[in-house]
Amino acid sequence: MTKPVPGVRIGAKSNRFLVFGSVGNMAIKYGRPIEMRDGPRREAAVTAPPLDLVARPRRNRKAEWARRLVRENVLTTDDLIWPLFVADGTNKRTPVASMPGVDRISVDQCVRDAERALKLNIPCIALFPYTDPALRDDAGSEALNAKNLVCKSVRAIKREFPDLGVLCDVALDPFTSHGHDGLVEDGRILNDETVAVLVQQALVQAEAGCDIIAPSDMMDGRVGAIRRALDEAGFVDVQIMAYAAKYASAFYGPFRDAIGSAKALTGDKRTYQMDSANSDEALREVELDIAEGADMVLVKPGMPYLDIVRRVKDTFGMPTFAYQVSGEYAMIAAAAGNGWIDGDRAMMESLVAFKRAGADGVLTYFAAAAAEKLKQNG
Ligand SMILES: NCc1[nH]cc(CCC(=O)O)c1CC(=O)O
Ligand SMILES: [Mg+2]
Repeated sequence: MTKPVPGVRIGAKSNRFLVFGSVGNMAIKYGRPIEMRDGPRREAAVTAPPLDLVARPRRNRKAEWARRLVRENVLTTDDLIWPLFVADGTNKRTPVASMPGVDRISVDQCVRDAERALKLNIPCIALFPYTDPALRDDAGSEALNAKNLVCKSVRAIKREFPDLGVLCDVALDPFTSHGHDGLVEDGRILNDETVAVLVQQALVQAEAGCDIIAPSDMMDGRVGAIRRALDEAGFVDVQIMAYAAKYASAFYGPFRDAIGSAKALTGDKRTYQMDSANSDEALREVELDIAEGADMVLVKPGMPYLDIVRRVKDTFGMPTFAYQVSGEYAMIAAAAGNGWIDGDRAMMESLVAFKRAGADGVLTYFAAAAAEKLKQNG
């Protein structure tokens, strides 16, 4: 039995210690690499004839400074967009059970988190509402209320922190009694009729001061319709980040808990969100949204779709974003909370993976934690 080594902590809330193995009396500690040292080979416990190798890729990994020198991708706070869930009340934070570490927050707390984002140098936050179930209806009409939670939050944030970017999701699911992103008739999700409502929703959000309109509904033609309406209303500088390749995914589960649409949702979203088996189709979707006026495109979910991120970036060279969605967050947070993985390392590894895949930025519930970590590491 190996004795636990103090100071090697796994998982955010875990007090357990783990030793991965030992060589002689020297423990290999998780999280602290044993650096190679230059110099003549010491007499080793195990002997073997030297291999006749010209290339030894390990040379570039011999020490942290050497690894930093050849590192291809770097995550910075500039890459982060932080999604927040807004709810009614004052001075209120309610934990989302399926997203450990994430709260639903009242508008005043939203302003505090906006301040935290600004201090952490996070360029932009994204707002999602938990709408009072009494305000939800078939048509999602609360989406068009200029005093709804999202609009109130945008105004409050912009009043105090005009230099922080604010992104608003455009879709009806936080507002509909059936939990769908669009209008439903006879079990069908109506496309063009939904787009007409989404256009109004986008205008209401732009009017409140939103900087980036992000349609997440996957109706056909909504980007063009929203762009035209924004321009006609004088919002020529309001950007559009199109959820261009958004897949019908099981990984949205915790988000639907957070906005309270999980229980309401009847059926699934497979007639508008993409089939997870498809890749070429993502390029066609992205191409259309760019042609319709998208300034930035988004792939969602993130980690299971990194191949799509890469193809989109390589094909179009557009500002390309990925959404590390609620289920991805929940998996990492839950495993870390159980002490099964090192939460901080898994977080940073998952985020740099988006950069490696070609993403310019990531929407992630880890944004603040990752920014803290980046700050610590200076
Ligand atoms: N259109 C709503 C929307 N906007 C972002 C997400 C998911 C985000 C997440 O899971 O973190 C969803 C859920 C859905 O499409 O059902
Ligand atoms: Mg589309």
